[in-house]
Amino acid sequence: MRALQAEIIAEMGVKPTIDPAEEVERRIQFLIDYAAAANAQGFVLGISGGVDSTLAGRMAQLAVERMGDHANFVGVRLPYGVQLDEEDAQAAMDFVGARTSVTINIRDAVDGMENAYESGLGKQITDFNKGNVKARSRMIAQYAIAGDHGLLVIGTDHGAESVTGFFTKYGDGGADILPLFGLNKRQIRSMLEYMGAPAFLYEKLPTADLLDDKPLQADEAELGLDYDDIDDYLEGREIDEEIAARIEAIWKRSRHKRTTPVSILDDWWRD
Ligand SMILES: Nc1ncnc2c1ncn2[C@@H]1O[C@H](COP(=O)(O)OP(=O)(O)OC[C@H]2O[C@@H]([n+]3cccc(C(=O)O)c3)[C@H](O)[C@@H]2O)[C@@H](O)[C@H]1O
Ligand SMILES: Nc1ncnc2c1ncn2[C@@H]1O[C@H](COP(=O)(O)OP(=O)(O)OP(=O)(O)O)[C@@H](O)[C@H]1O
Ligand SMILES: [Mg+2]
Repeated sequence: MRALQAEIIAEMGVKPTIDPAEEVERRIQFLIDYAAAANAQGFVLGISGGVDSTLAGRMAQLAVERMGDHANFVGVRLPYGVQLDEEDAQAAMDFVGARTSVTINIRDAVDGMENAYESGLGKQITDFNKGNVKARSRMIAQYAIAGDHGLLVIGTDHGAESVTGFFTKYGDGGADILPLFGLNKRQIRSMLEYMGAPAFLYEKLPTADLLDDKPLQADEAELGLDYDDIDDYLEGREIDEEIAARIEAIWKRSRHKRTTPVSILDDWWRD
């Protein structure tokens, strides 16, 4: 294995193989134990219809069921206007079975910022940066619910996204607890399958779905990398040298997203 590959795998905590039953149990227990330590009443999580939030959401619901009647899990739909794959999102909500289900449409908030930006700068925000405003608006909505109800915000970051920094800083990257960390994408799918999710949900093509111009754009198209290659890399397998080098370059470029804001006391950025 490449030396840097071993270092990155250690940072991401991904195992070459997992027992889905064991991983589900361990992560539900982590949610329960941390909520107790934080004196929190439960959790809130945006449910998009994608693979990651379906798994994290189902585990959160099972966690609060074990925590007792006082505990709550709020599954929140956060569409921007009308989401193209709303049917999948509703199927995910059904599978997750959250104690409390709510919807906050982020359209007014995002369009409000888009208009304010245009007034302030005299030009339109780009579709790409508006996409990040959508992700950050979802973070704001989840923290509003958490603050009102004594809950923790769940984030869905995991090895296969963290390694490339494929998340919005302080958007979907802004959360309190990460029950999927240490997994790659195929392990997440296998855990959802083990939990009895319908195949069309665990086989669903990953999408950030942040762009007005390209709804449901596949993550793999934007990243220029396949999750299969990222997953293989994180399992310590030999992959094409050029692809491995690209993963390592993007890992290095995105280090600032995996740490607290750089200060004068830090030196990780010097090499
Ligand atoms: N070296 C450095 N040290 C410290 N800070 C640095 C920095 N370089 C940039 N920055 C800061 O970081 C900002 C860029 O980061 P950020 O704002 O996150 O923006 P950026 O990484 O450019 O874009 C976010 C990416 O994540 C993807 N995404 C977002 C949300 C969800 C999902 C999903 O899979 O669902 C995917 C999205 O499609 C896009 O490709 C810069 O504007 C700057 O403020
Ligand atoms: N339309 C949405 N409604 C509610 N939550 C959303 C929405 N879009 C994104 N999110 C939140 O942001 C997180 C990050 O999105 P991301 O696309 O990485 O995960 P996912 O949609 O759950 O799975 P996948 O990566 O397979 O698409 C989601 O897990 C979810 O919590
Ligand atoms: Mg998604």
